[in-house]
This record gives sequence, structure tokens and C-alpha cells, in this order.
Amino acid sequence: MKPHKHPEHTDNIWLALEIGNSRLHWALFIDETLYSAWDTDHLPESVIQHLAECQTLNDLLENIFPQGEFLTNTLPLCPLLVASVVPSQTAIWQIYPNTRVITLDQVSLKGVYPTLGIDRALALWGAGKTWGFPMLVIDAGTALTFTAADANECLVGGAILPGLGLQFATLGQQTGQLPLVEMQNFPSLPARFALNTTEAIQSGVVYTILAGIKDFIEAWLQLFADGKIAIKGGDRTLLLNYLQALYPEITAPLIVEQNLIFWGICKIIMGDSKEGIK
Ligand SMILES: Nc1ncnc2c1ncn2[C@@H]1O[C@H](COP(=O)(O)OP(=O)(O)O)[C@@H](O)[C@H]1O
Ligand SMILES: CC(C)(COP(=O)(O)O)[C@@H](O)C(=O)NCCC(=O)O
Ligand SMILES: [K+]
Repeated sequence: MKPHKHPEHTDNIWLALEIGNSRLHWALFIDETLYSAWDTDHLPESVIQHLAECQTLNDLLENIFPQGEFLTNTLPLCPLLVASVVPSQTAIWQIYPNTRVITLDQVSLKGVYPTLGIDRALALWGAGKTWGFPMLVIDAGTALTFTAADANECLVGGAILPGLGLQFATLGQQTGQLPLVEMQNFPSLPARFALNTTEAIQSGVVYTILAGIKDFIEAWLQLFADGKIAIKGGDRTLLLNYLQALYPEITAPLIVEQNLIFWGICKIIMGDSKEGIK
């Protein structure tokens, strides 16, 4: 992602952290402009403790931004907005002195149920507020989720199933003689009717996920002919390439945007009043 401008003034800089089940997703904002976004592994508690002791934003970023330093001047620590679906990780991040945890009651989405994942609510909110409602968000993350809201910004509902990586991992770990099929960038669609174990697993997981996505998209468009669809998550590119090959007609209208949750957080904290982060 190209920097839009150099973050020189501290009042309007903030960090967003989405804690997913597989990894951490980071974004550095200046006001409503996303300056940079990147992913890291989950960090051990000792590292987080060390981060909490950093004196400047530069020190902090040196530890969490894999490409190293990218600030030209020394800046003080900024607010950290955390959206997490991993409660144990949420607790650890509270030791950073300027953490604000985003909770479901801060998302103006109507009709939510109490245990709805904050990532699902924020991604839906970010997508709907950017491209309009009705909106269906497909998150191809650790879990594969569908989350939808109607034109009144009211949750229609959704679905949760094991994501691509989790399906391969479960088969490898919970069976006596199935291999662990690594998530590679399969260059092309696997053979449908496979004649060896690895390809049979690839076929089973990939074709049923693709059929499931197609089915949910069709059901969504039956419900709302003008409904929009956005897709995010670590497996989005792989799944999109396969969808494109198998069902090009349903792939065309998809909005592909990895940063939906950050847009959701941004809409919420900037609010209608444009008061900003303070
Ligand atoms: N560098 C990577 N590290 C981990 N997972 C990755 C990576 N690149 C792609 N993936 C895929 O992303 C999926 C996890 O999606 P992601 O959106 O990162 O998860 P979450 O938000 O739930 O932590 C895994 O199934 C994996 O196949
Ligand atoms: C479904 C999820 C596990 C997805 O998490 P992810 O794959 O993005 O890490 C998460 O949104 C969650 O814990 N949800 C709570 C249950 C619900 O949304 O109904
Ligand atoms: K996610």
C-alpha cells in the first residue's frame, strides 16, 4: 500500500488492530486515511509487555511492522483501537497504555445478537457504510463466515463454517491416515474426481467451499436483487481465482477488500460528528 502522506502530526494518528484466530491484522491511520496495513503472527505476552514499555510510536512500529522503520520523524505513542475475536489476546493488549477495545454496542448495526463476532459486525458495517446496504460480507479467514444486513442496516443473519486452512488441518489432525495438506497456492483448480489421497482432500474441500459460496450468493441475491457482496480474509485471493474459473458470472460483482474491518472502525470512531479519535 502506497503512503498517502507522511504522518507528521500526532493528534490524528491512530493504530487499529484486528485480532483474528490465525493472526493479527494492523493498520496505521491518519484521520480517515489508511496509511499502511499489514499482518503479523500473534505475539507472545512477553513481546506485548515489551511493546507496552515503548516510549515512541517509532519504537512500537519497529517491533510490529515487518518492513521496519517507515516514520521519518519521532512521534509519541498513539491510540490503539482493538477489535478482537480472541478474548485471551484482548486481555493481554490492555497493557498497552492507550488501548481502546471496540465492542458490539459501539456498532450501530441493528438487530445484532449478543454473541455476534465483532469482526463480522465491523466488516459488515465498514462494507455497508462504504458501498451501501443491503450488504453481504464473506470473510474467508480461519472460519469462513457470511454476514448480511438489509437496506435498513439491520442484521439479516449469516453462517459460520471452518475455513479452507481449518478444513485441511482438521482432516490431517483428527484422522488416522490422512496427510496434512498444506495450503499452497494451488495454481489451478484441483481434479474433481481424484485418484490419490492428497488430491481427494483438495477436491473435497475446495469444490464444496466454492459450491457453498455460490449457493449463499444466489440465496442472497434472491432475497435482495440489489444486494451487494464484499469479500475479505486471508483465503480471499485463492478462492476468488477458483470462483472466477468455475463460476465467472457470480464472481464479477464481488467487491474485494481486505480492510473492511478497519473501514468499520474508522466510520465508528470518526462518527458523524467528525470529532475524531480524541
Ligand atoms: N501468511 C499467512 N499466514 C497465515 N494464514 C494465511 C497467510 N496467507 C494466507 N493465509 C490463509 O488465511 C487464512 C486465515 O485468514 P485470516 O483472514 O488471516 O484469518 P483471521 O482473521 O481469522 O486470523 C488461513 O486459512 C490461511 O490459509
Ligand atoms: C466466527 C468467528 C470465529 C470468525 O473468526 P475469524 O475466522 O475471523 O478469526 C468470529 O467471528 C467469532 O468468534 N464469532 C462469534 C460467533 C458469531 O459470530 O455468531
Ligand atoms: K476475520
